[in-house]
Amino acid sequence: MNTDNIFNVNQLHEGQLIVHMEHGVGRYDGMTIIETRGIKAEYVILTYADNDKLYVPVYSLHLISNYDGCIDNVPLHKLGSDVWKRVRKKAVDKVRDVASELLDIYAQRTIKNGFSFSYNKKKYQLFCKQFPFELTSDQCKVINEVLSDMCKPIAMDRLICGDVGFGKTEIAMRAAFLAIENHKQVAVLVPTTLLAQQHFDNFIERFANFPVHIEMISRFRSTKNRNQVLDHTAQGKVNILIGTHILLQNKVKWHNLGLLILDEEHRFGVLHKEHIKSIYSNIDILTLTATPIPRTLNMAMSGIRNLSIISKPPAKRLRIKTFLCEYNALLVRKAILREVQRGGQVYYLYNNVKNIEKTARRLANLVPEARINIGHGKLKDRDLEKVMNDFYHQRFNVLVCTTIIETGIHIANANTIIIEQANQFGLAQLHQLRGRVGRSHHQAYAYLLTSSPKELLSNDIHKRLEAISSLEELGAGFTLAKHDLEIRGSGELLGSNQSGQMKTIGFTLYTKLLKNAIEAIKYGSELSLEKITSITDIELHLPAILPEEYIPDVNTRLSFYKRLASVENYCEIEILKKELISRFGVMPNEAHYLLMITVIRQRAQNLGIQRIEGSNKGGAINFSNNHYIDHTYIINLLKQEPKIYRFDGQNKLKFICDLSNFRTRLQYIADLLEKFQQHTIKN
Ligand SMILES: Nc1ncnc2c1ncn2[C@@H]1O[C@H](COP(=O)(O)OP(=O)(O)OP(=O)(O)O)[C@@H](O)[C@H]1O
Repeated sequence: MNTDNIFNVNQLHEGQLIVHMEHGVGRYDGMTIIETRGIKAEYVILTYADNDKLYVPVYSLHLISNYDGCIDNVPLHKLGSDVWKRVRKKAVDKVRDVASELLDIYAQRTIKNGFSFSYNKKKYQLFCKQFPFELTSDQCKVINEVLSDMCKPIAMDRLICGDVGFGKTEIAMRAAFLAIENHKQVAVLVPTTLLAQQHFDNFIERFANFPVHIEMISRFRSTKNRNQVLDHTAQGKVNILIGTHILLQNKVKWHNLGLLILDEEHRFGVLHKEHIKSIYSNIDILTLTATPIPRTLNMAMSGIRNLSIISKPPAKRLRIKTFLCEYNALLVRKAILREVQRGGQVYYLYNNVKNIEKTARRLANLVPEARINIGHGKLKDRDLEKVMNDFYHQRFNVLVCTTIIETGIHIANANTIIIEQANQFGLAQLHQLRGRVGRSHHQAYAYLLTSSPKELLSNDIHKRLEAISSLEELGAGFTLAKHDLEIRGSGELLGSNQSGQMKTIGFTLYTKLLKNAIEAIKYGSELSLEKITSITDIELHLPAILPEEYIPDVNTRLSFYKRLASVENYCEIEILKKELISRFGVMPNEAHYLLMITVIRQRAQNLGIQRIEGSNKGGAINFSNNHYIDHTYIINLLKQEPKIYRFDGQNKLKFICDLSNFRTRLQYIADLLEKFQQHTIKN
């Protein structure tokens, strides 16, 4: 998964903090074009301590990333000082430890053989036909990934990231069906009683035409009922058991558990998750989340955990219109009236149980046309269950509630949510709350209210609320996870001692180093910073740039430069070329040269070439000590063409020929690299 898409550098604004792999934390101050001996080149300007400037050539943008370390007023590093190198070294040492820890977890699960499920296509198709909607392409893809994991003899540990309302539940249903078909029991673990009740209703409805015994245990059920359910579960009479943290208690015994579905993972603590891993270490685990926490994202991005993404909403889904403003009675009345008059329902979120009755009365006076009721976690179990049931069956249309509705609650007819004191909530929480509406094809509305302008103006709160109201587009869960990280602190990455490192070098760079560390350990080599930072230096004395006349917007140019600097193969360059042509038309020569140099750099890097020079009368190639080109081939080249090639010292091959035409110069070097490519000694 290309993490740049999530934390890419092209969403930069001047003054934003950047971290450069070699020089540390600086400030992005735009881009500039510098002309040297008639040749234009574009640079990113970074400002460091004492207002020192660093001009980063656009082909080295893979060395810079957002600084999202979440330390306010972090000092800029001083160019040339070794402070950054010490900080980076400490982080790299820690990253190595974390990488081996992650790989241990991964290895343990890989070693522990899991059950290999087999599926009866006819019965499975029968189950699929009962789904009332057409699956989105993402849902199809993710379902196939899950089923294929379950059919492997390795314990599945897959994370499904899909924004609120994007249809994650159906994926869980199909996985559950396959497990039951294989005579395995299914545990569905959810964070709240309401969600347990909702999942219970959903599963009962979804499996109505199949002989499946489904039960739920939560505080909504009597002790007698709970004990009876646990007995039946231990005897294997229950196929699917849905519950809250109660499922993690030792008194829960299974006859033949095969699949654990963990819904809204971000609502469980680290201890819960470690406990789950210790109890269920070799069964298949399917985790669903809408707002992945950094640790989850991190594990997935470093390849430790299989990740599936549902990035597209179901058809006809409209983005939720979000309004951020001060509390205003008239606005509240209008919002509620509009919803109830179109036959819809409203969540009115007031997260203070002590005064919630008073608030409900205030609303009843404000909107006498509405039928209002109250729901919160302090109600007696059966009262809360009745309130939610009545709301679901539209016996009233305004639910004044606390955050108990936060995760997963699905009432398709509720399409307005009004949140008082919105400034009290985190981003992920606001996103989850907002996701309670707009779960069908109706236009939904979210009002984030604060009680006074001062709250609205406080920097952190304002950023948070701005982030959520600006991110109306569907699928914003990932972005918010990052915003939450930036605004509310480094969060739990891999335990508190790691978040310290993340703060000093930034989450993006930390993740990049971690990914490299894991690759290195997997392939038995060392995490080498040299490998990450080294880049073949190419000086061909020709213009390689995206001219302003071609792409006027500086951020768009930056985005393309960054993507070019991060390409990993020739196909990616071709894709970028097609995108440039389709968006901006025929490429000018300078852009052609830029792409050709990128190809040359990519090839040279893979061959272990340190530097390539080219000019009107020829050029030179500097090999690194451990380059991959067959020495015999190079010697033969010198023998066959003594007028063109000669060695200049131990590692420098010079070539003399007429390269005054830019295209000829580029093609000559590309051809020479192609010949080297055919004569490598890579083992
Ligand atoms: N392909 C689809 N087309 C139309 N509607 C769908 C589709 N898939 C699911 N839905 C419906 O969308 C609504 C939300 O689905 P679901 O509850 O699975 O979302 P979710 O991803 O679990 O959301 P949350 O993260 O809030 O729990 C449900 O009514 C579901 O039936």
